[in-house]
Amino acid sequence: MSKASSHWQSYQNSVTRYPELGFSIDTSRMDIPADYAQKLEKEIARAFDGIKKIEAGEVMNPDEGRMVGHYWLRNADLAPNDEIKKQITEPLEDLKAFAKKVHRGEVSNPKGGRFENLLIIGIGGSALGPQFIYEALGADSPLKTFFFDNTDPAGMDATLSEIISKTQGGISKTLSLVVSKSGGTPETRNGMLEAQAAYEAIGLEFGDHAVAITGEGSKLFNYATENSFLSIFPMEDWVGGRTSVMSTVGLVPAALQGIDIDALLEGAKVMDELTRTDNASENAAMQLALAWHHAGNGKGEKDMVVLPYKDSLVLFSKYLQQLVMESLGKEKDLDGKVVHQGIAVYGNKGSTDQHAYVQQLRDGVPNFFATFIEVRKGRDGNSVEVDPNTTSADYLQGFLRGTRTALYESGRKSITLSIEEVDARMIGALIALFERAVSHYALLVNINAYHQPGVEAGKTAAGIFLDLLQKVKGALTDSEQTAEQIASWIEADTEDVYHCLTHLANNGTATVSQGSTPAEDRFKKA
Ligand SMILES: O=P(O)(O)OC[C@H]1O[C@](O)(CO)[C@@H](O)[C@@H]1O
Repeated sequence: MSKASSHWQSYQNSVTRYPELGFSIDTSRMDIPADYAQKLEKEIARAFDGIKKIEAGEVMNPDEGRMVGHYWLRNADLAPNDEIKKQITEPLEDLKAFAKKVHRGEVSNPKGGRFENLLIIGIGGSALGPQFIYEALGADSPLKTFFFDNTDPAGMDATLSEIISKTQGGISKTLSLVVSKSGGTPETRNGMLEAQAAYEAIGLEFGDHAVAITGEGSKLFNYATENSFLSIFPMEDWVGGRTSVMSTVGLVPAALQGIDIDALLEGAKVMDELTRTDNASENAAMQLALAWHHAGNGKGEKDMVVLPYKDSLVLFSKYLQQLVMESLGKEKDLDGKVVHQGIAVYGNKGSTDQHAYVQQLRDGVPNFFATFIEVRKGRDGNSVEVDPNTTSADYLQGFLRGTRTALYESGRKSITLSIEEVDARMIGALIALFERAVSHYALLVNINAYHQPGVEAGKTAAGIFLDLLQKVKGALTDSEQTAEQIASWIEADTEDVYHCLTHLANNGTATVSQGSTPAEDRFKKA
């Protein structure tokens, strides 16, 4: 058999097509042995059984004692009881009605006129989904959208000055959406207070311009109530942050941006249905999970490089980075055994990345597999010819196929997902596909995909640093002292004290006389 025809055959054997979605997944360039699924028969059965339990409402996040309900969000009939069904359908109606009122100017800024801008304040799962969706589908949004997704003051200043200088109506015509499931995330709290200060600086009440999305009774919920926010949309306990894009977290912004949220939910629902089959070879989500498993030896030994060949999908890898890494990056399995699981995810877009890091992918350390996303339709309308009979879309397709071949020739594996075009239905389907692949993979390797104990360690340490910073501030005097002197005075670690002092010296609270080593640097009150 010729090399070409052997590829043709393996493509036929490895492609799963869903014509109802205009979607296919091709794992032929992953070189998965034909008997791989058979060898993992037990694990695959556990995964299919596990996802049924998830959808049935069993407590599948045992550490947090929570149900895992994101699959109900696009099909409320799946919800395990009427109360949960109502928690899905009622906010959906409310948020659609709210978006209509904003668009019609019935909910408007007190100075008159419609809201023109949207400032979304959130982090992690409370920002990445809305960012991805806005980039992918928000081109015609009636509200120009901005994000505070960090506690970086310079970043927030830059965003505010863009709102002030480059939009209609500036801050006064900006609707702020504060998004936090827990309602206690410091970055989001800080972003909210910074935004509030910007409104107040021009004599406006923050509450007249603000909406919260949060769990009932959270700190943010109480703050929004006390400050008479325009509205509070609920976020439920059984939806995790990184799988919240089809809850109020993603749907409130999307509806405000005029995105077809029914199509988004419908695409996810159809993908859920198609990947509910226990036939692994027809189940695109299981195909994806098995490809990850084979590539990384079930231990995440290979990173996943996500390469969508479409500018509007540029944030997909960033979105998937949280979904996959926060879900799968775990120290222990469900039996308490130390496993250090995970799959590292990075990427940007093709063909742009071909002129950046693809050199290493082709020739360097072979520690990854690629996931190409092919969008079959180049653009709406006519194309100019950039060469005789050749369009830019032809080039884009050529670069994708060429890179895939070049990688394979040097032993680098890849998955190719093909979609017809980037629209709300397809984005819903893609999100659902990866959510289900993550569920499957976690069940294959026996881990809890729905908690994030590792994140807490950093938060706790940051709290300790902030407490120390206050003590160091209090220990500064009008005469110069070294870090060691202050550390011994307040009985703290000298290196930690030194970093507090350099921070204070760079932010106007202290001054420093630089010595030739950190130990010789001398600090006093500014
Ligand atoms: O929506 P919240 O509660 O502000 O949390 C934001 C993010 O913080 C985390 O809890 C931990 O980083 C994420 O899982 C979550 O998406």
